Amino acid sequence: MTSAPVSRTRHRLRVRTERATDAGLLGRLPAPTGALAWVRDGSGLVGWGEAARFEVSGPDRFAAADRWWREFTATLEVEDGLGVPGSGPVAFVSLAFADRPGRSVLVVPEVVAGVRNGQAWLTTVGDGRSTEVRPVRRPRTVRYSDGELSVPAYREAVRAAVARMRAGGPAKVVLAHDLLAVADEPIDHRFVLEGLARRYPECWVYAVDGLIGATPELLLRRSGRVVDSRVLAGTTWPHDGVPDDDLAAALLSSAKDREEHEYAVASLTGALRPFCASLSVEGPSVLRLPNVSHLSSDVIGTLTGTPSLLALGAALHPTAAVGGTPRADALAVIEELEGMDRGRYAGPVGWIDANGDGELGVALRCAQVEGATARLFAGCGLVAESDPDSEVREAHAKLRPFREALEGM
Ligand SMILES: C=C(O[C@@H]1C=C(C(=O)O)C=C[C@H]1O)C(=O)O
Repeated sequence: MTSAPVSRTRHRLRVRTERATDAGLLGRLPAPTGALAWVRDGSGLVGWGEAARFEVSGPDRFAAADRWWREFTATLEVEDGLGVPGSGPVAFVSLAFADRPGRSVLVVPEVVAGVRNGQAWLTTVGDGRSTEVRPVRRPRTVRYSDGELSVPAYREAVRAAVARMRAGGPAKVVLAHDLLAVADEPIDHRFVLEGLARRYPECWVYAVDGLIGATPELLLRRSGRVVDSRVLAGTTWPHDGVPDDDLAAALLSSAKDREEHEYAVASLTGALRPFCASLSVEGPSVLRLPNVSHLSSDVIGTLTGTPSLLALGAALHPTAAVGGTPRADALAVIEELEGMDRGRYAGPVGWIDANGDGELGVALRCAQVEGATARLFAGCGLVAESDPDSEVREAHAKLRPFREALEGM
């Protein structure tokens, strides 16, 4: 199902980008909800207000979103003195993980603040109405309860998936579970975003239509003809008293983790190569975060043509980092054994501009926030050698960033 574009104005919208001083990004978000963000270590984009929105669901969601964005941007009157990726018209994007169910969203803010390579700008769409600035609030209490898939049910699903793989099923399957958090009052998106950004400067901190998180994984960035991606798969986490260097060395030499990683890199490069004149992979190395460490590979390519970022995303998603290998078999096992609606968790999240450039991360380490409730997600890649108890602990470690940000730890 494709919904009609919703635009709040009938006449030609005017978009204007001007240079600005770098006054920070997340700290400028004026309101507790409706935050739009894609920020890594002080650079990126934040937006607020809503000039237009497009919602879509189904297997055609990437193409429908791409089409809507082209048609929408063609109607705009743009004045952009900067001409860098992210200046001019921008839409924040968050696409559903699965073909069904799931709702994908594009939001065009009324105001965008951007910082790139030390250069700052402000973009206004329409009259860019000023919004009343409200103080950031922290929750006083947070209570947790089971989501659609409890921890015991998740352990059982992992056990069943591993049995399938040992019996000749898919080589890799990624299974996730959820956790509900309820605060004593509506959650202030900015409080969570700032907590995530403070603890995870290596991650892309994002917010689109209530999906809030800090992801270390980049599905794809397009800047003109250059594309790059950061593929993660294979994880360890702090174990009692084991020095970090020893954990990293064990991860690098773990055959199980390298196998998981190899599937993820192969799925990304296999889907991207047909679009590229050149493509190279660097890795794996170990990416260390406060809660977990991952095997990480950086992929960089040069495009032969000019497919938009959304068109490329359609070919890449879901990689074996969040789906599995072979893709269709793994998705069937996920649907059967996980059985929950992932919503936009593990889908592409980020932003696009009018030239088809932008950044799409993999929506990990996140929650869907609605009022006082947050639905947190975490998953793990499984291969035939995976151990259910260990995967439950890994998922627990991956839930930590959002929990700690929400609790203000
Ligand atoms: C699925 C998640 O993470 C993915 C799975 C990983 C793994 O299994 O080692 C590592 C990074 C991500 O690609 C998640 O964080 O929910």
